[in-house]
Amino acid sequence: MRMLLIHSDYLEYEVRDKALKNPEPISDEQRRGRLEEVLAVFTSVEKVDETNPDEVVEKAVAEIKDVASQVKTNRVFVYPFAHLSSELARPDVALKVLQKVEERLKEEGFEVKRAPFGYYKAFKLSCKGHPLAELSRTVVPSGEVVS
Ligand SMILES: NCC(=O)N[C@H]1[C@@H](O)[C@H](n2cnc3c(N)ncnc32)O[C@@H]1CO
Repeated sequence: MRMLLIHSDYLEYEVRDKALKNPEPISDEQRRGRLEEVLAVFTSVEKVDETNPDEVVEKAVAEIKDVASQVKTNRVFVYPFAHLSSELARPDVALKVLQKVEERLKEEGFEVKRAPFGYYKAFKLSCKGHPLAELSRTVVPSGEVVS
């Protein structure tokens, strides 16, 4: 899993067209979303993650918690983003991984939104620009190598 973490004044999105034949079913309310003072986590779930999705969820949550504590925010925006890797996991696996990351972050006490999966989306982002505002992290199941 590859993550681009952007500490932001805000992130907002609006769903546009389907990007998959069967995108995640969403309510009208989920067609738009916005969070302020947020750690935006743009995430590509990778083929290698399919060998142990549960483990890669825990590793990703640990990394997000670490960065969130460094930038002093309790809000996280999980954003599916298929552009950080050339070896993507199947959509059904990727969606489950991202849903689990959202669930685990909430269990850890974070305020979390997750952008809808399988759509093209317009988005606006205001990066704060401090030294820790733009970070990337890669996590893989144990025993796997980062390509
Ligand atoms: N910017 C728009 C977009 O990325 N749309 C992506 C994601 O929402 C989602 N998606 C599919 N596979 C994956 C994956 N392995 N990891 C993350 N998201 C995925 O499906 C869309 C088409 O690839």
